[in-house]
Amino acid sequence: MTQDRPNNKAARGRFISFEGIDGAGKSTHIAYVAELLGARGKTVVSSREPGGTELGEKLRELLLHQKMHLETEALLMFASRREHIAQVIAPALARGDWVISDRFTDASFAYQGGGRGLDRAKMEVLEHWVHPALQPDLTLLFDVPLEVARARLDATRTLDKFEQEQADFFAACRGEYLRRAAQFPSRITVIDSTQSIEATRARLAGILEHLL
Ligand SMILES: Nc1ncnc2c1ncn2[C@@H]1O[C@H](COP(=O)(O)OP(=O)(O)O)[C@@H](O)[C@H]1O
Ligand SMILES: Cc1cn([C@H]2C[C@H](O)[C@@H](COP(=O)(O)OP(=O)(O)O)O2)c(=O)[nH]c1=O
Repeated sequence: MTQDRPNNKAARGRFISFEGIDGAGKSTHIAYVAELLGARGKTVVSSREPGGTELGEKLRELLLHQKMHLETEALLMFASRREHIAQVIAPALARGDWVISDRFTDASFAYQGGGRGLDRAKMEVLEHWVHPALQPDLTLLFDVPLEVARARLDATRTLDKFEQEQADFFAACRGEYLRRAAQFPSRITVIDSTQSIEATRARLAGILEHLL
């Protein structure tokens, strides 16, 4: 038995989510954060939403490529999340591992709420149903103007259903992300993702130091 593991039970791990509009640069930095935490002796579980489980990846395929009613979309996002929490996030945190997730519930508020206009109260019902007692310990919100995100996307890949949306959709998503960052300032840290990749890494290292 060690001092920080009383009764042989691991201390709860930490949960970090990555957010931002498509093309903001969050995927670019996830591997770096995983490496940084690993170098500090943490066991890291790296995952994503929608997805992260066998069922969740099937739901992701539908969500990213099939047109559906807005409420169906929101419900499937939270169905994927429910499975992800049950199978991946909660067990990992209980083991003492660190979980980093490419998106979590802030993305539903930003995309289905802000972008598509689903009533925020409905989203809050789903949030309280699916994870009444769980929130990320830290959310890194990669923020860039729409033109920067669009230019980065256009330069790199074939666009999925969300990425094909127009500028006003992403403006509303970004607005909702920033509104939530103002509402939950102790959880959500806004990263100016117009900076170079090196400068962003340095900022991330500084932020993570506080959690370690
Ligand atoms: N700070 C940055 N400066 C310049 N290009 C970047 C920066 N961050 C990411 N990129 C590039 O932008 C593109 C989209 O980044 P990505 O991390 O996939 O975005 P997201 O996961 O947020 O959709 C990639 O080609 C990536 O190399
Ligand atoms: C988790 C989540 C994602 N999304 C959307 C945002 C993204 O456009 C898409 C997939 O996210 P992401 O994995 O960031 O896409 P990519 O791998 O192409 O970078 O799903 C929602 O609309 N609501 C949600 O709750």
